[in-house]
Amino acid sequence: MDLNFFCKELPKIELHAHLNGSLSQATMLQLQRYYVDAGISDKTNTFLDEFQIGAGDTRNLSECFQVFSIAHSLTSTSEALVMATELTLQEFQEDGCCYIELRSTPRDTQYITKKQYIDSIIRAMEKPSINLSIISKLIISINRASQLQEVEEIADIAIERHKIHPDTVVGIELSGNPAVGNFGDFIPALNRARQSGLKVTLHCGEVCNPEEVLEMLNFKPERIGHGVCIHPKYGGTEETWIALCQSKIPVEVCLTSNVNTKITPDYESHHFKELIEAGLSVVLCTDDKGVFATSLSQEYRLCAESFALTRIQVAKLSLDAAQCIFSEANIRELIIGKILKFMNDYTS
Ligand SMILES: CNc1ncnc2c1ncn2[C@@H]1O[C@H](COP(=O)(O)O)[C@@H](O)[C@H]1O
Ligand SMILES: [Zn+2]
Repeated sequence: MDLNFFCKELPKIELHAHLNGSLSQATMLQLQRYYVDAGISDKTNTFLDEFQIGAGDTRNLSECFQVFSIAHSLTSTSEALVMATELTLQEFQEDGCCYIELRSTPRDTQYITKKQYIDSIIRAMEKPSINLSIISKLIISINRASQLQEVEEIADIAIERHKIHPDTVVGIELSGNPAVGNFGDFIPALNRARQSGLKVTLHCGEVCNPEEVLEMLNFKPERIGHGVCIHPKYGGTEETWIALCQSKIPVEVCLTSNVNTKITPDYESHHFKELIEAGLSVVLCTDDKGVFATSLSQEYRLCAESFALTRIQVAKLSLDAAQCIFSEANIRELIIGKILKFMNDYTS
């Protein structure tokens, strides 16, 4: 079976995808049309072509945070958010993804409050207007640039919405420009969320900051995102690497995101190899498939090619990902069953 086809057909699990970073050009065009048709405001001046940061682009991680405002201008109403969520879920489904934990940062916009923002995404997940078979869950994001009052407000919303929709709102996470803010300031809010039953994932080690990495690993999040600057070879220290290996915290790995933002020079020298050799759980993810012009099946293919993986090793990555989901065991069993059936059909 052709590798491209294999990676697409393999039932996959996405655990690190930012809604606004995942909007494809097609989705953004549809959103633009919606704003014009609804006569809400003129969004035709949004420069969609500046949204993508592909291979060879000269923008680095810091500059990459500027492009999100383009997507944000297209997700400012409840209808637009429902549409953005449904279309994005559909794209993941068409790419062979059977389970997704989508994440997003609630914003007050000209039209809606943070609560309405979150409720729109929940509505799209629980009662989509289109036929969707993908299982979708929500992780509520806190941006590192937020003021503490806003952080507490978002934690409150996450706790409240988790109480009402425990099967949909499954986690809370910290993201945004890693050069901004101190992790310690977010611990009280994250602790409150955790005590209410939400799982925690943290963007960790996107830039060289060993003290923060240690602080984050000490917090014992259920997963971390990226984990680039943890191994001494990539900007970490012996201490950070040992701490990660001992913690056994699963890492959401975003190959193309790391290469396109130049945190990692090329695919072959990605720390994926060190993580696997250390026996850590690795979950291949897209991060921002719209910004980085990728897809989950492409991430699997790039990984297979860069590290000379067999088809069985590739399928095993998806099985390992299933062990790291925030949902209950019955859902885990369901998706593991799907992957095993695929592997069985492939090998027989
Ligand atoms: C490239 N690496 C990254 N590192 C850290 N945070 C990132 C990110 N990529 C995206 N985000 C976070 O996700 C937001 C967009 O989606 P939402 O508006 O939440 O749906 C960005 O504004 C940023 O806070
Ligand atoms: Zn991310």
